[in-house]
Amino acid sequence: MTPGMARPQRMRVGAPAVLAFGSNLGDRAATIRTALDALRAEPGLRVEAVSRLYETPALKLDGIDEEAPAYLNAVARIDTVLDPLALLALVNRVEDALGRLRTERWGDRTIDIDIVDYDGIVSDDERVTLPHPRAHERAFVLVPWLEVDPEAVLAGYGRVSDLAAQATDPVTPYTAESLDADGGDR
Ligand SMILES: Nc1ncnc2c1ncn2[C@@H]1O[C@H](COP(=O)(O)OP(=O)(O)OP(=O)(O)O)[C@@H](O)[C@H]1O
Ligand SMILES: Nc1nc2c(c(=O)[nH]1)N=C(CO)CN2
Repeated sequence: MTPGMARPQRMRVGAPAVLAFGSNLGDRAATIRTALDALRAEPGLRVEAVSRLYETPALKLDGIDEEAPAYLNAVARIDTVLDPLALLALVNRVEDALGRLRTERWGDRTIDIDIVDYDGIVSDDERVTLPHPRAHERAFVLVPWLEVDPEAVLAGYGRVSDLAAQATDPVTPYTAESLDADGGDR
């Protein structure tokens, strides 16, 4: 770059969105990395930043279940030209390709990909509820989200840093580095 020239900013082409990944069956880290690679290969979105992996005890409908296999969780910030329903269809396709079975609600799974936020939109459409209706109380979403956006705000709930400070489910860093394509601890 010519000295004195400002570093070019990457142009935003679509809407900013936040995806949360969880896995508690099989090779959890490999599955989340494969899901990220599948999304990176998609023309309709760009993965901007990915958090570290965090290990978290399984949250079941009646509370934390220390007997169930623990999860790995991570969050990615993306930019996408897909609308929310098309983005959901895409993440569902990636889940299906990675062997996701849909049996029990909040049951053990090889991969779960949730749309946590899409451009701050608030919508109670049950096909795609925005923001994700339980993100505000889940440290396993809020803590990795803060890592990729320390100033993040959850539409309708406020600053993610405040929400993370109030969430009580335990999260422990599992990898030292982010899962960014050019960083990471592959
Ligand atoms: N923001 C969203 N992100 C992902 N799925 C959503 C969203 N809003 C609605 N859904 C719908 O919810 C359905 C059930 O989601 P899923 O099976 O992932 O639930 P879950 O992972 O068991 O629980 P949770 O939603 O609490 O994480 C999805 O198939 C999808 O159609
Ligand atoms: N620790 C943890 N628990 C969960 C998770 C998750 O991602 N991490 N996802 C769930 C349903 O989406 C239910 N319980």
